[in-house]
Amino acid sequence: MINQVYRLVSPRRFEISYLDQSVQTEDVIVRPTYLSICAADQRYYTGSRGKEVLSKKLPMALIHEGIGEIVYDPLNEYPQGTRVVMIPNTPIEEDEIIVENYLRSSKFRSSGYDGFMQEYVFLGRDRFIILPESINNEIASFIELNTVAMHAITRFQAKSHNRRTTFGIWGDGNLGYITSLFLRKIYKDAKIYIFGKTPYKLQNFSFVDDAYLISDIPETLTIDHAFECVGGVGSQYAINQMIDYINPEGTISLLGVSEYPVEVNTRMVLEKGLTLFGSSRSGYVDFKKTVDFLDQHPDVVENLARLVDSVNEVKTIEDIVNTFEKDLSVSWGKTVMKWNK
Ligand SMILES: NC(=O)C1=CN([C@@H]2O[C@H](COP(=O)(O)OP(=O)(O)OC[C@H]3O[C@@H](n4cnc5c(N)ncnc54)[C@H](OP(=O)(O)O)[C@@H]3O)[C@@H](O)[C@H]2O)C=CC1
Ligand SMILES: O=C(CO)[C@H](O)[C@H](O)COP(=O)(O)O
Ligand SMILES: [Zn+2]
Repeated sequence: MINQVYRLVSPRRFEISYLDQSVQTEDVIVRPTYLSICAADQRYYTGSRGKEVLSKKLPMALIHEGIGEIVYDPLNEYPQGTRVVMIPNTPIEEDEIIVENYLRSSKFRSSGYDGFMQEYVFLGRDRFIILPESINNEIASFIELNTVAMHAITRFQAKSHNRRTTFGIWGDGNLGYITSLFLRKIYKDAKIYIFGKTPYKLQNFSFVDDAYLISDIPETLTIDHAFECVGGVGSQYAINQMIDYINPEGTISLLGVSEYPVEVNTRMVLEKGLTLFGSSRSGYVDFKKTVDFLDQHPDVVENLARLVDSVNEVKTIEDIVNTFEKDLSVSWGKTVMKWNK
């Protein structure tokens, strides 16, 4: 069958490619319905990844956060119209130690491999999770970002000591919001502190114990463990501030993506015996865990609604460009596309 794929060909320019894709596989065919823009997509759209990376990765369909409806299952296991969240990581091998999202051979959609901006997405039979009714389309569109937070918290649990009484999350944006919200739910008795730059953004974090401007942190404050959800140039300042405020032997979970290497105060990392570890993307187990978690906690889903900034009907390439531009112009929340292709 002929599939229309909406690819970024150069910064701010999309074109349609017509691909002849075989239906003689066990793949399930999904029609995307609601998609959400990630900071990583914007780095490709605006060209901030730099010429060398762009020349290797483009043309490429963007978007790795999204849901859809099954239109065809060759094995007749799933009825037409089944609502699913799509998993962007596509492993091509298994390893008994390394999880799928860290295998260098895995393909990740919208990072060198076509993302979800397509008329139909062909998914392996373990590359989706059926959605419960408790999660609406708009919120479900960015479940992938939730799975990244869930994955990082799971890794934190495996790598940290057991004193988990105070958490500091740096980054008053989408990922910081979701990570704080999940930690709040999982560690009910712990103190959860959010650290950011903008008072009106911090006001959204109504479920935390305290919100601090990074220019105004009490000197006596300490935290057991920290999560960095900043990325870019700001992550250097954030990481070094975490190192200053964290208690000895704490863990610092790094999630923000930086284009350039950042300088870290390793002397204090050594003196305090800190553990710094990175977390990137997620896999099937994280999607399953996250969907179950959201289904079991309707109050968490309710809080996620605060992250939906706008829902934009997309029918044409002009709509796609307008939606990406709109996303660049807002400073809070997620830009969702109602994908009518
Ligand atoms: N590891 C992974 O798999 C994933 C990583 N990411 C990455 O995580 C990062 C955050 O993503 P997202 O939340 O969507 O982006 P946002 O832009 O929504 O959030 C980042 C926030 O951090 C704030 N900030 C800047 N400097 C500091 C600082 N020193 N201390 C505290 N806060 C600061 C920013 O404020 P201001 O805008 O005013 O500068 C902004 O509000 C990005 O780099 C993104 O690419 C995202 C998804 C998955
Ligand atoms: O957003 C992400 C996962 O949700 C990752 O940060 C993103 O995949 C990084 O990819 P790239 O190297 O292409 O920026
Ligand atoms: Zn992302």
